[in-house]
Amino acid sequence: MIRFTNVSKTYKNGTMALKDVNLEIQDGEFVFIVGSSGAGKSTLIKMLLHEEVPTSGEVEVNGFKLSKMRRRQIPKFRRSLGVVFQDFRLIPTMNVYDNVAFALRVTDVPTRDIRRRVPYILSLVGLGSKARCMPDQLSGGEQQRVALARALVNNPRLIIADEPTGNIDPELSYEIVDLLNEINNVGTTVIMVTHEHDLVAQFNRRVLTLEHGHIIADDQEWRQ
Ligand SMILES: Nc1ncnc2c1ncn2[C@@H]1O[C@H](COP(=O)(O)OP(=O)(O)OP(=O)(O)O)[C@@H](O)[C@H]1O
Repeated sequence: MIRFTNVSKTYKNGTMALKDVNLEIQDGEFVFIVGSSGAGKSTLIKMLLHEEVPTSGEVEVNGFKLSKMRRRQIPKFRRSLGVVFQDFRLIPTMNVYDNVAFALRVTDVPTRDIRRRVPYILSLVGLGSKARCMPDQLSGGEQQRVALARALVNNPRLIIADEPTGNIDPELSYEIVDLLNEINNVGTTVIMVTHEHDLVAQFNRRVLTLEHGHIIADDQEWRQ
């Protein structure tokens, strides 16, 4: 579960990016986060990832109370979630297989498990035949599916996708969200930040709207 309790964030330059945010997301939910530029969406995601800490209030993610988390718990916490970014963040010198396997190698997963797990995840995202390709030989949509495979390979309870379709053609964007939808259908919690209202309207999911650091709407589905 995710819980924000009276969370505010003021950056060093005095900008108040989040103002007294209260929020609960249950395990297994799919939540879109929308809002105009500067509304606080990225700040909220940074709080979830423990990249920034609140100025006041408490954030709890997957059973970790982030303000009380010890430094040595951070790797375990990070493994409980998978992250997908707008700019894919693949390693350009590694092929598709190694980009995904890398996420397992750094956590000392045995090689035989990696050899089983990576092809399975790649076929899940529809890239079984592209394992030996380099990232620059793939379309934007395919690169984002590699990033999604990498986020999924550790079997996280939670996927956080920050504008995952921002660099992808609109017709391929639907595919990415559809994949996230399928992943959610087998039990993984999904949180996705997006600007694309048309995309949100195609999936009947919970929508949180941020404005000037406040949650101004929490709808069970999108209403224009
Ligand atoms: N590191 C920072 N230092 C100071 N101010 C920041 C910092 N990061 C964000 N801000 C400010 O905090 C506010 C919220 O920014 P945030 O990036 O969370 O918005 P956003 O909703 O993600 O916007 P976008 O859709 O443009 O990515 C903005 O006014 C922004 O200028």
